[in-house]
Amino acid sequence: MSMAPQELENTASKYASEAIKFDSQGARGMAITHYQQAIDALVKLLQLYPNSKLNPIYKDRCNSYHNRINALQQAHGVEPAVDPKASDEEQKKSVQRQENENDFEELIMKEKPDVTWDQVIGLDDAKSALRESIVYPTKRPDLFPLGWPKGMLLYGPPGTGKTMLAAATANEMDGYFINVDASSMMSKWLGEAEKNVSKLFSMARQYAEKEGKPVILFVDEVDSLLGSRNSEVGGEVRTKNQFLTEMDGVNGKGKDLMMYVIGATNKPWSLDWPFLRRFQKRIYVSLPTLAARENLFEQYTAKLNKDYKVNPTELAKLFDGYSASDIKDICQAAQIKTVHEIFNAPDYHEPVEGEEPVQPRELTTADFKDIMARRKPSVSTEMIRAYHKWSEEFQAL
Ligand SMILES: Nc1ncnc2c1ncn2[C@@H]1O[C@H](COP(=O)(O)OP(=O)(O)OP(=O)(O)O)[C@@H](O)[C@H]1O
Repeated sequence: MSMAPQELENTASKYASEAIKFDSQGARGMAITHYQQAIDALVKLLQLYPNSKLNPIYKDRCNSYHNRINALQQAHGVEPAVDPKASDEEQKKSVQRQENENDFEELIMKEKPDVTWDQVIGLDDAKSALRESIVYPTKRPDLFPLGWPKGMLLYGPPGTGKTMLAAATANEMDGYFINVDASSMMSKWLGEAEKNVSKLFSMARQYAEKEGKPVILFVDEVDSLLGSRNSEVGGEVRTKNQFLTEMDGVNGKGKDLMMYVIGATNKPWSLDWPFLRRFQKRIYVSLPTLAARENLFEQYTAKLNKDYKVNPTELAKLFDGYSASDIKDICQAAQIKTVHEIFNAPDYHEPVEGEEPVQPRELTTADFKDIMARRKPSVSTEMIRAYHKWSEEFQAL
């Protein structure tokens, strides 16, 4: 099946923006992987549509991602220290061990996230559930004699803000945010998923114990811990069991240990009951409502040059069924459209010294309609029905 150019471009932008996010958080390995995926999508685009006028822009982007990958690889090209007295065999092992640990560290971002609640648009139920279950108990543990839930599951369509919610929670309580992607943890590249799971939990525990600060362990694509995509034959069951055991540890620990696990998934139906049971709160992170879409358009067009008639309320009505991340992409695409026009104008030339560089024209509502015609919502209505059906049975707020 061949992909439409718009779809490929969206794929590339999505990978690139994730790469940039990882990059800014110091997660080198994840950044490199995502930059590479963005390049792959752009290369496919260039091959499939060799005559597109946008190709110079795509080539430029490929180059800058390549450069960034090179820079990241060089920054990391320092040889691990070896003990001069150790035998060759031992030295090899020590290097190997360090490499493995580095691989592992790359999956993790430990940072004070800078996402605030108001940057997360809509999702009021999810926000209050997270504040009640996580933020309040850390501030006033004395008010919770019966304890409080330590495991939350955020489920719903992709691009709706699950990661942002977890980051905003960590931000409000001034805690550590450890962000891991379960699917890369399971990937063959790293192997030993079972050991990774236990290393991950013990690392999170150490942070919580040593610093006495709350720790949120955010496990994205948590379903892949059970999934059939795992390349280690037979390893799946052990990895899942290890995860369940670790969750029991977190749930059973005294109140003093401020450690929480937030799992995120787009495929809640692939989780079984033993797994779900460990996540006492299961929160649906839905597509944006009309009001939320209005807000999203307001936010994402704020910096763009636009016609006074471009109206977030009207755009919100037009883009029913689109996710928050779709809306962001759409605003970006609209902006790129005007840039495209600059580069393709018959009188286009590189800026000359002393001359004001050309600026993009004002965006109009027609631009947004044009983009809509070329771009479907990334989540289908059948999918949404499936989430609702699952919620009826399993949501726990
Ligand atoms: N509720 C929201 N408010 C504002 N921006 C949002 C929201 N949801 C998503 N976005 C935008 O889309 C991007 C992707 O969102 P995010 O990674 O949080 O989604 P997700 O639900 O975790 O996606 P996935 O399931 O694909 O991991 C965010 O970086 C943000 O720019």
